[in-house]
Amino acid sequence: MGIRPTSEKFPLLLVLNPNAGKKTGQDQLTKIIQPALNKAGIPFRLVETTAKGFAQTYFKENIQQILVDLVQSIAVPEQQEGGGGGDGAGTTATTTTTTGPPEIVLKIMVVGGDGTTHEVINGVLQGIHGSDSTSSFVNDNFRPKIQLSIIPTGTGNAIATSQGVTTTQAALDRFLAGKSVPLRVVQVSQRDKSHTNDNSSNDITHGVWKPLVYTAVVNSLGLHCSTVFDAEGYRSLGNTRFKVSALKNIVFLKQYQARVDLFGPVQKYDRSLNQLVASDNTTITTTTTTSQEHPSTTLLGPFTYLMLTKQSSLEPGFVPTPFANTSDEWLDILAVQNVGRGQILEILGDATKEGRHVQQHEKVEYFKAKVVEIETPTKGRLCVDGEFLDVAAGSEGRVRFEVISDPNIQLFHLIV
Ligand SMILES: Nc1ncnc2c1ncn2[C@@H]1O[C@H](COP(=O)(O)OP(=O)(O)OP(=O)(O)O)[C@@H](O)[C@H]1O
Repeated sequence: MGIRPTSEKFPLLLVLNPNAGKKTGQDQLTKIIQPALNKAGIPFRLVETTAKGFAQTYFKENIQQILVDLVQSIAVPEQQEGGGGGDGAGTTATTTTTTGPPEIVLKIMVVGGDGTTHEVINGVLQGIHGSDSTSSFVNDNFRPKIQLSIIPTGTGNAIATSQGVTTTQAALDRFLAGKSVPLRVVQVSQRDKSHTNDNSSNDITHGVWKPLVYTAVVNSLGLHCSTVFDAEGYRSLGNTRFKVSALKNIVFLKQYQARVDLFGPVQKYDRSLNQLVASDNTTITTTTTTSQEHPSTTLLGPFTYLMLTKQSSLEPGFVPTPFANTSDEWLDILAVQNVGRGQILEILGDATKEGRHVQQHEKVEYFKAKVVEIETPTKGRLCVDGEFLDVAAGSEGRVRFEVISDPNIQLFHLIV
């Protein structure tokens, strides 16, 4: 007796952060989302967050059981007719494949912003992989797809905005149309001192890379990171806290010492050609690298602004990395080294004008790489999707950013 997929049974998981952005999520749910889902005959299970960390813990603790329930809901004996498969709009669905087992698709709708989405992604991966990455719950025999639909009720809504979705209705329309693309995440790791690849050496440079967190939006150092960090202190100002914090950080502008190594193939934006070209692999060798591999390109700073992104837009109108693509295997790097207030204001202003900052400012460097490592000569702070990573000085604090191609981690798809 084979397994034949049905569908339309397992509910959509609807994750609501009522406190995201201007706190309109509950209202949007009641007035727009719920009526639309009801009309389309789509059952959903509401997961309402009550505090920061709720969504991450929920998925960490429950994702395995959710996937087991999902599989059971679609597994019916082959001879039972009716309730055919299909990957149309709506509930968690499956597609029938003639050559293998059905594709398992878990649909999650996030009513919130990037922070809530980040929590869902990290919770799912923690729940699937546990602390021991060798015993993953997913493997060649069971590789579900996690399809995310984002209703942008957060502040920046970078993931949705980068897909051109800025309203609840637009997000719902796309959800009902059901088209999705891979959503690639970036693994952020540090060396694990307790494990080395090479028994003959306990040098920090030989420790294995241990994943700390996965990001889907932006990793940064410098002005962007300190703006996000300081904005927490202005939370009482609501959404204007980011503007206030950015202005403060520009008035008291700092330069941030760091070494940034790009590994493997690298593309660089060529201003004269107005396009990205394969880099000539210039390695700057004026300092000693602490990595085992040799970087293709090294930037020595100091940096005013440095970001590594998977999304082109960080908020409506602000497009710092216009070539970024959520589905490709590249990390987009925007680097501005050692500029003053006037120049950074001009550059950030032009980032709202269809990529003019990249085309016109000599001090703006733009790369695409698959692996990037950053180390700071003194203690430093990195921003990883709105969370913060305080790193130790030098090689001990070196952080690696890598776009994931491992199919056990690359489970996420984004409704577009
Ligand atoms: N019920 C809740 N109460 C308070 N904070 C919450 C709650 N649920 C989630 N959070 C936290 O709120 C933070 C902000 O959420 P989210 O990112 O979705 O909105 P945002 O910051 O307004 O939008 P964006 O990240 O797109 O700018 C997240 O870090 C999340 O962990």
